[in-house]
Amino acid sequence: MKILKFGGKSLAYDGGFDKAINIILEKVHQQEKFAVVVSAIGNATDELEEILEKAKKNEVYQVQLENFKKYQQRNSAADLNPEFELLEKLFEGVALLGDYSKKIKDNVLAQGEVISGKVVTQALKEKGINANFSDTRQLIKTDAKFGNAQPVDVISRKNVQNHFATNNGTTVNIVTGFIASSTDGETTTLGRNGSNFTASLLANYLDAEELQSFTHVDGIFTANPDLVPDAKKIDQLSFEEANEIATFGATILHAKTIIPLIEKKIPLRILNTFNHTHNGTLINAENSRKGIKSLSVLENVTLVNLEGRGLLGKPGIDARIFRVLAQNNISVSIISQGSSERGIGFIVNAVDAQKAKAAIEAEFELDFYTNDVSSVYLTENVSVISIIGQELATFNKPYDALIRNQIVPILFNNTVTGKNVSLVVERVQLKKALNVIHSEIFGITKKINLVIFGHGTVGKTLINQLLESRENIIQRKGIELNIVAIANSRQFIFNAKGVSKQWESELQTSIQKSSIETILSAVKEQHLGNLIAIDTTASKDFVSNYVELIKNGFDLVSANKIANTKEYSFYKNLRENLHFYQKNYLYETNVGAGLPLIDTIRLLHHSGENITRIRGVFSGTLSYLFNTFSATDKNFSDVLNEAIEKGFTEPDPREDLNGNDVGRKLLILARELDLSNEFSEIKIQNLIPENLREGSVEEFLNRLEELNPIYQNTKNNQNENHVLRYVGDLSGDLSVENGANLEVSLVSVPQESSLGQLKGSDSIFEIYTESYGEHPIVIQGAGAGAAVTARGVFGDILRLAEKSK
Ligand SMILES: Nc1ncnc2c1ncn2[C@@H]1O[C@H](COP(=O)(O)OP(=O)(O)O)[C@@H](O)[C@H]1O
Ligand SMILES: N[C@@H](CC(=O)OP(=O)(O)O)C(=O)O
Repeated sequence: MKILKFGGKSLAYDGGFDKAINIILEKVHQQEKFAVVVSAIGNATDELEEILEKAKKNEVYQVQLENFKKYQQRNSAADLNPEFELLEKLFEGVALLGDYSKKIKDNVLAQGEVISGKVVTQALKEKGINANFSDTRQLIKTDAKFGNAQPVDVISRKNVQNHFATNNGTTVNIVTGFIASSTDGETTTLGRNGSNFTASLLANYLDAEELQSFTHVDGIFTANPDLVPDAKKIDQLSFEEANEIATFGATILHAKTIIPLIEKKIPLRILNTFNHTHNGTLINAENSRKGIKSLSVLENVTLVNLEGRGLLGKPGIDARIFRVLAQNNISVSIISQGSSERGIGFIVNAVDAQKAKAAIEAEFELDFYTNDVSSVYLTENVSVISIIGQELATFNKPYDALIRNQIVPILFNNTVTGKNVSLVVERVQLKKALNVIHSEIFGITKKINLVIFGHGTVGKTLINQLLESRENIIQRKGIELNIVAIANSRQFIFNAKGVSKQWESELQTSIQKSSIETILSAVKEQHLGNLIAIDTTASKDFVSNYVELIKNGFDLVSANKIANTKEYSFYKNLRENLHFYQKNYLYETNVGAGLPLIDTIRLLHHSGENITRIRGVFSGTLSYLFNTFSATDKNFSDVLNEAIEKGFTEPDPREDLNGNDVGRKLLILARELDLSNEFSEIKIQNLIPENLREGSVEEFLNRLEELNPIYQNTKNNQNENHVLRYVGDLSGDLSVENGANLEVSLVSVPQESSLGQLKGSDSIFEIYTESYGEHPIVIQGAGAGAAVTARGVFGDILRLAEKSK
């Protein structure tokens, strides 16, 4: 025969109850032989516990009790009056006394299962099934440890076997889970969530072929699916593996449930009442799968810390702690010694924390006098995450991932078997920590969460590139680039699962006000990790948020040059914060758009190669202007107008012609070489004559011809076979402070030189180094344009994503 067990949610009236009844009916029609173990309907046990507490405190509990009765009875014809009357009497008594014993509590809670058994039996009878209500208080005998009673196997086995021998044939026994009675006949319970235990005891006593536990999830997952949305269902587990998961706190399974099953090798199948054709998780003796991993959580725990110099190397301290706590009925889930051995920390259930502290203080009283122990204190609101199947040798990966996401475990230890690692984190960080570890261990795809600031030409192109290549990158690299937010200076949109292709219209109508605080709180609320903030604005103000973003766990990618060209103190402070919070900041597109320039310079510099000079045409706009002007007989103003028409210039072309943009790029390169120059130190040749620098754009555009004689003259005064190029030049002694010379100017170069051969709107960078001597490394190509810049930003994002893989 089989044993079926239905959990509380599977019997709740919001959909579960009818499904459970149908599953039973289906099995009867298929002529299966089975017994059904039921938990209390819905949240009955929790509610009874709450009412009991209210009665004890003399608070009004009657309304809640009436609601409880109404819900439990619903439209069942079962006679529940005896249970309801008993509950009323018990609560009245507790209210009168202002207290209750564990024995009373067991009697109260037990009514939930009795009610459930009666209601299910009645429902089946109405469907023509020969159902028989079986109260386990008559069958399972326990010791008198109320609240967590231990079965006395010999008597219980006989009782159960006798009961099933008489109630056999077509009878479907509906058995109460969780409850039993002491040898004196007092009602006891097997501990919270104890119905599974009842079911496995029955399976053992009756030599069942299988235990099927119906719950409301598809099986056992790699982590609690309520906390980790990406958790994956595990198809099969060995008893030993299941036992590990259960021991470390997965609420779906309790350690003691497994033991009676192991003894007789009875398979346990976890199934979903709401999706019962699904194959669920099978737990059996098969050990086929090696190295299964899963995450378990103990949510409400407290860390007890014991400190003192006398703990140093003294034997027997742990033993004393364990003994005194055992005497007080407090179980310890983790114990860990500080590296200096001056401190010992251990984890107890939050409800036991004060009692544990008092017990430890009493035990170590003498050691206080001798100053061997200096303090005992509690760290509350912590949780334990256990990684089952995690070897300590490879723990560095999940550990690094936690640190990258600014979660510093308060304590960690590995179990004796060396196959499980547990760590203690602050409870507020639990969900994030779990998801970070889970994605590190199981993430076939690693999710990177992106917040994009600015959606101008570069931002918009980037967002669309990201959305278009999302699937491709998942397939190729196993990285999911998930845009969770897009913001402009007024509003933002947020979706933890990723913004849609309609992001533009959604952003336009969004009522979420944009500010760094609102965006950070949206991110925090969803416990997101692996965060990258991307600045595609050209905003002077926005860069002041960089440090805040870093502090909140973001890596940064920026197409905005401002942060790298503001005063050196800002630049330095940003780097210090990056270092302190172990965050990265990439800005490859700051110079040369998508060209791999900054990365190359950084690599050379960090590998000790002495860079002696960097020279080149840094602006695509000015490249086009002088390449064309030098190669043709056109007027300067005509070439400039062509550049304006092609959209190569800023709306006000003076922003290109004044040379500041080239100056900024030069400064960024200089600072890459650890030079601490300021923008004001750059000698910049402004290409706009003084009399045209003021005034409106229109005015300027109307007077472009005034530029012709100046540049025609410069062109004519060159040596033969020479051309004009607007060049940024970092020279001098770059190895000493204040030794660098930063200059931006219009120069005449031989046509056959690499600068002279430049065409179209390409940029070119010559990097001179000691080893390469006279022959510079040359990087050349399209150095401007929204598409290449967006690709460059994309490259930075991928680089960071791969780094955290
Ligand atoms: N690794 C895990 N896999 C699946 N569920 C888990 C896991 N860890 C914890 N759970 C939790 O266990 C719950 C199911 O157990 P429980 O509430 O006791 O069910 P029932 O009421 O059916 O006995 C799920 O809702 C889920 O939140
Ligand atoms: N009703 C009891 C026993 C039990 O096992 O319930 P569930 O199967 O719903 O976890 C409790 O809530 O503790």
